[in-house]
Amino acid sequence: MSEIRVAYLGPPGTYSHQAARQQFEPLSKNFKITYLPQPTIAQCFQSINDNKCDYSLIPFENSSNGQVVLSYDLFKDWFIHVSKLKLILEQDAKESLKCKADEATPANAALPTPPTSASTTTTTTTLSSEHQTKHPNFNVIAEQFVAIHHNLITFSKDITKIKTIYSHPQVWSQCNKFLRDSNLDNNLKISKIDTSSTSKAVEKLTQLPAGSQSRLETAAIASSTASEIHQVPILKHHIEDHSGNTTRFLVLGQVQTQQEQQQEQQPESQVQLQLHSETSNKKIHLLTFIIRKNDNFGSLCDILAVFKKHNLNLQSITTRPSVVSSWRYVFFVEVWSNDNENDHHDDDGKELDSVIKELNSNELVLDLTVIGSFYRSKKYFEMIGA
Ligand SMILES: O=C(O)C(=O)Cc1ccccc1
Repeated sequence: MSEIRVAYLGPPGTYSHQAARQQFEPLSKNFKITYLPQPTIAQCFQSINDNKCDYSLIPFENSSNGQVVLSYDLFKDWFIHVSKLKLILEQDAKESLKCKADEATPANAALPTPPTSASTTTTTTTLSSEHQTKHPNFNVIAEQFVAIHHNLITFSKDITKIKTIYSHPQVWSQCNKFLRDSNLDNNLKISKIDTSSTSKAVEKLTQLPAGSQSRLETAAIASSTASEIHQVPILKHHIEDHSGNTTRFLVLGQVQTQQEQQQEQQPESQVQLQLHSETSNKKIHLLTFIIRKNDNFGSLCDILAVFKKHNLNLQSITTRPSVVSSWRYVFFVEVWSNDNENDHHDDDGKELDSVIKELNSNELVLDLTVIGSFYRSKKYFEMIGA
């Protein structure tokens, strides 16, 4: 039986673990699934890039409190090539200054040759090797939605004694109402301490000396599985603000080699994944880019118009600081094809190719990259009531 190695944010009992099991348990009849807990989300990215696993699960967004910004920033770190972009933008700025100076020069003066778009292209092609960039060895191959039910977990039987709470940073604002109603939101009296994962938060409780005062004054917010694994009781069940609280995870898989692509060979497990997982025939594309001519009026509008022209409908748009220069943003967009006639057809890749070609040739964007193209989970349609 061949093995599938799946990395997730550990230790066992996290919501990421739940996501990994939801995605891969259906394959356990045909494959030996080995789950590999990672200490951080950053390590989940690193391990797939280093070929230490075949798939890796990443929390991406939550229905109540939005983006998991750490995951977005890690995508940005892996897919945006800061030093290359800095160089191109510096060159763009110089050329724009030169253009302005040329415009100010009297008509009868000897004019220098105006810059052409070809000269900008030369900039990109003459980057020194330190600025040449390599794409990561992974992309997004699926999405998985997980119902998130939080619990207050503690050895204490008296909620009024709690002085310290551990949890993952994503959790606090999903339990605002409970924390407020239980007088656990007073930051002067209660220390809220971030941990790398919710299961880690419960593990912390077990490390406090048995029978100590500190054990009885400390709690964690995590899943019922984490409570079972670490054998710490639940004092309050289902403390999330919204009953439909759901986190969307992305599944990273290894990029196919060109040879595999040409021969239309997919790793066996990936084929199985598509057969067994609960996907619809609607394909989602997750892309990232920065706007090249930030100061041009309507440049974002021009970019979005290209998606519209090629029948790709915008599902979401998010920005993160680019680090390329201050107040310049990295955009993440998710688009889906209007064409959904056939089951799991791959023709819609053509629309995306046209968009990429047009956006690059019009010099509207820099570092336009497809982070992944994958089929929408059927759960999505159940949730929106479609
Ligand atoms: O800490 C966990 O359990 C995770 O998997 C990260 C997370 C935290 C809160 C909601 C969803 C995912």
